[in-house]
Amino acid sequence: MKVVKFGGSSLANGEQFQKVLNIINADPTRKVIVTSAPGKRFEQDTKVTDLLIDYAKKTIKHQDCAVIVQQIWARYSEIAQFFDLSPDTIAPLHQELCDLPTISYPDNDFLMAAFKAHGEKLNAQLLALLLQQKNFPARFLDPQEAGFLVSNVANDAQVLEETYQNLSRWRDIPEILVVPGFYGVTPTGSIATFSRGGSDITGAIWARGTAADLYENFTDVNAIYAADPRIVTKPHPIKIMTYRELRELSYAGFSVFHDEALIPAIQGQVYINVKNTNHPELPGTLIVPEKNFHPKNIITGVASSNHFAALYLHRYLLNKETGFTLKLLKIFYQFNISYEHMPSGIDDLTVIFDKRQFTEKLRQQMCAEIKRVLQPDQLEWIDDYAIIMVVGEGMRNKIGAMQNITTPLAQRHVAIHMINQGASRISIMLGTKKEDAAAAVTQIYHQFFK
Ligand SMILES: Nc1ncnc2c1ncn2[C@@H]1O[C@H](COP(=O)(O)OP(=O)(O)O)[C@@H](O)[C@H]1O
Ligand SMILES: N[C@@H](CC(=O)OP(=O)(O)O)C(=O)O
Repeated sequence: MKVVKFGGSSLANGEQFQKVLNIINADPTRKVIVTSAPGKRFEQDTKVTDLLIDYAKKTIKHQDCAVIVQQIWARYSEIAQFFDLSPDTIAPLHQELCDLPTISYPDNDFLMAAFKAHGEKLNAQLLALLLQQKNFPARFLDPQEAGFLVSNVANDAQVLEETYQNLSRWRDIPEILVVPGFYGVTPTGSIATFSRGGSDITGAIWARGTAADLYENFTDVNAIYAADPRIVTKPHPIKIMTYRELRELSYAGFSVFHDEALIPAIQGQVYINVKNTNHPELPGTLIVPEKNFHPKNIITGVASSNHFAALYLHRYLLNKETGFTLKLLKIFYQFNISYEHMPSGIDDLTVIFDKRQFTEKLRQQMCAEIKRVLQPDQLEWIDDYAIIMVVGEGMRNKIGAMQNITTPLAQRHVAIHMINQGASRISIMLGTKKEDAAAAVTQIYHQFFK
C-alpha cells in the first residue's frame, strides 16, 4: 500500500482537486491520503494557512472576523461548487470554521495552532466528501481518532513514539483514509502543528506507521531539481537521490520537501517518490537509502538559505581557555535558543543560528549577556548571512571537489565567509553575504552541470 500526500498547490482549486481524484482513482494501492490546506492558485495568491493565521490574530485582538472568515470560506466553497456539492453537505465545515473563536484553548499559542490546523482539517473533510460523492469507499479520519499524538509544543510539535503503534492499526482497513496533514493532538487533547510546510512530515509519519511500500509526495514540479528552479533556469531533474542528500538540501533551502520529514521515512526505510500532480505520468524523483546507492554525478544538488544569522566572537587565546564554549552554550540554553553550527579558529568562534527564533529584543538581550559573561574583544552580529550547501554522495571519494566549488565563486568575486565540511563528506557548507547567494548557487550549479 502507498501513503500519498498532496501539497497545497495540488489542492488549490477545483481543477487541481480533479487531478487529485484522478490520481487516487488510477491506483487502488493509494490507501492513505494526506492533505495540505489549499495553497496558492497564482503567484500573488495567499495560502489558506496564512489567512487562518490572520483569523487567529484578529480573534486574539477581539477584532471583527467576518471578512476574513468569508475569504477563507470562499476557497472551500469554490472547490465544492466546482463539483456541484450541495451547500447542505458542506454546511458543517462552514460551521466548524465559524466556531473556532468560541472554543477554549490552553493559551493563545494553542489557539493559533488550532486555527492553522483547520486549513488541512477542512480540506481533508472536503476531499473525503468528494470521494464519497464519486462512490469511492473513503472516509475522513481525525488525528484524535487515529492516535496521531504529538508533543506539547503548540506550533512546532514533534511526533510521539507511540503514534507509530497507533497508526499501524489502520494499515489493513478496506477504506481509503483521508487524513489532514500538518498537525496532531497532544496527550491532553489539544491540537498542535508541526512547523510550516509540515504536511510532508505527517505523510512520512503515516508511511512509517503503516509500513507503507511507498510514500508518494505530490507537488507542482516534475522532480526535485539540482538547484531551486526559481534561481537557476531549467535545472537538471534528479532521478534518484539518498535520504541524507535530500535532508541536507531541504535543510538548506529546497523547500519542495520538509527536512524533518526525512526522519520517519529513514526510520521506517520507506522509499519516497516526489511527483507532479500536473504530470503524474512522469517518474519524478525517488529518494532511497544510502545502501547500494551508486552516485552518477559528483554533486547531486546545491541549495541556499537566507534565514540564518551569525554571531562572531573574538578573544585572544580562546583555544587555551577552558569553559568558554560551555558558558556560551549555557547562555543559549537560558534564552531557549538552538544553534546550527559553530566553526572556530584559535582566537575566534562563529555561531550560526536560524534567525527566525529571534525578536530584535531577544537578540539584544542575548548579546548583552554574552558581553557581560564572556567579555569578548569583539562581538559582531552578522545578519546579512546566507548558507550555501553543496551536497552529493559522489563527493565522498572525489579529490578536488572543493576546488571546483571555490574556483567559480572566485571568478565571480563572491567572498566566502565560512566553509564547513561534515564528517560524512557528502556536503560542504559555505557562508556568503545574502546578496551573493543566488550567484553562488548559479556558479556552482554550472560548474558541475555544464
Ligand atoms: N530543488 C528544487 N526542486 C524543485 N522545486 C523546488 C526546489 N527548490 C525549491 N523548490 C520549490 O518548491 C516548490 C514546491 O514546494 P511547495 O510549494 O511546498 O509545494 P506544495 O504546495 O506541493 O507543498 C516548487 O514550486 C519550487 O518552486
Ligand atoms: N499548510 C501548511 C502545511 C503544509 O505542508 O503546506 P504545503 O504542503 O502547502 O507546503 C503550510 O502552509 O505551512
